[in-house]
Amino acid sequence: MKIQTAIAHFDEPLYLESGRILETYELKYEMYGEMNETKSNVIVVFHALTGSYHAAGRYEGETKAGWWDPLIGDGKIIDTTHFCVICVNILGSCFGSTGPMSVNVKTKEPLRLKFPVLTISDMVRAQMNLFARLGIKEAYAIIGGSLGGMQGLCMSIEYPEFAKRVILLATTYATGPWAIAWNKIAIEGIVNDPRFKNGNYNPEDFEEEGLLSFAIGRMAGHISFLSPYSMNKKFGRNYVETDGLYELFGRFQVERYMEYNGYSFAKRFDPLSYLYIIKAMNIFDATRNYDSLEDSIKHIKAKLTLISFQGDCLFMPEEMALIKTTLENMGRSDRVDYVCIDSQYGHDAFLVEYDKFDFYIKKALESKV
Ligand SMILES: CC(=O)SCCNC(=O)CCNC(=O)[C@H](O)C(C)(C)COP(=O)(O)OP(=O)(O)OC[C@H]1O[C@@H](n2cnc3c(N)ncnc32)[C@H](O)[C@@H]1OP(=O)(O)O
Ligand SMILES: N[C@@H](CCO)C(=O)O
Repeated sequence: MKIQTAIAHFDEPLYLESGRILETYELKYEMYGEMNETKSNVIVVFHALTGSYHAAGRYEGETKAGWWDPLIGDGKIIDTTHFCVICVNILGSCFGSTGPMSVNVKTKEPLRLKFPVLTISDMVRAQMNLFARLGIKEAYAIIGGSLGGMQGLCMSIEYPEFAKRVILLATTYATGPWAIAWNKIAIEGIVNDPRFKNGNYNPEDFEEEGLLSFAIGRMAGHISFLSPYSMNKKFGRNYVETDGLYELFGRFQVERYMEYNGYSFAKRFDPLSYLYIIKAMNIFDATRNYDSLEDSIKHIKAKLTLISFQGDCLFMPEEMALIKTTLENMGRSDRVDYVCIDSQYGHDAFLVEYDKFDFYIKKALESKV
């Protein structure tokens, strides 16, 4: 599989939904496979909260492949011998695109809290500018899970001509209080950690040890990505063999797991980026500029494939089912396929239980629209 990684620099300002302006910005992206002559074989894949442009393949020396590698590649469900897949690191993130720690060209200092609040719509508009620059007028399909699904939904409403097939997984049309509440734990953790210094930290200080209360906030987030069932299946009541049962800080395996995933995450992800991205997630509401959900999704021209997961307790299946029933009530049932996957893994099932849902992606990609 041919992999190309690049950074696109934009000197034209990006006018944000908030009224603020990003004077210049950069987007880092990766492409798998090759575009055909007419550029009609492009599939856009959007990443979720902490993902990056690196959706597939494995670089030399890398321990793990890209985050959707089981699905993207030569001969895989998203077959790169036929399609050219593009994944762009979202604005606000910390993997090469412009974000809060990017340097202000005038002051030569990181923007930090001066970085503007972004919306999903802003992230999508920036990506549309990239696609225009690459000469991609229309995508064969767009696909995304979680925050990536929000981008896909937003794109299908705001740029209805861009893609004829839109596949959304484990997402919602508006972030609910349950998800916002989980994110609040991370916000409080980050801003109240003395090492955060109101955003004036030196990122190098976190290489050895990340912000401790960011790690704790992420542990909470991590619980919301799983489910009681998957925790039980993974760990049961197993205890760490080398820890004593009567030691106060002796740990169950699930505790060791939370420690590992919380602390390692806080070392590798920028806390300001996390704040900006969860802000964009929290304020995502596809109905905000419309009278109702119906008024918003009536703009969609694509065929939607909605894939929810039974055990997802972050973005509940009912939330995606409502998009389906709303379209049906509008007499547009031919434009939507909805499936609720029999899965108890939790929200992150879209990153794990590929064999349970890859068939629906295949079907959507093969559909004549
Ligand atoms: C969506 C995007 O766009 S990409 C973002 C995806 N990445 C993330 O969410 C980052 C966090 N990662 C994860 O949550 C998971 O690795 C997933 C969801 C990607 C995959 O889930 P699973 O395959 O079920 O992995 P699992 O939850 O078992 O293991 C996660 C880590 O915990 C470790 N672990 C498992 N059990 C234990 C334990 N008892 N004690 C300590 N560590 C443990 C694993 O070794 C693994 O470590 P690694 O990430 O260094 O390889
Ligand atoms: N666990 C994934 C998906 C969350 O929606 C992440 O952290 O990006």
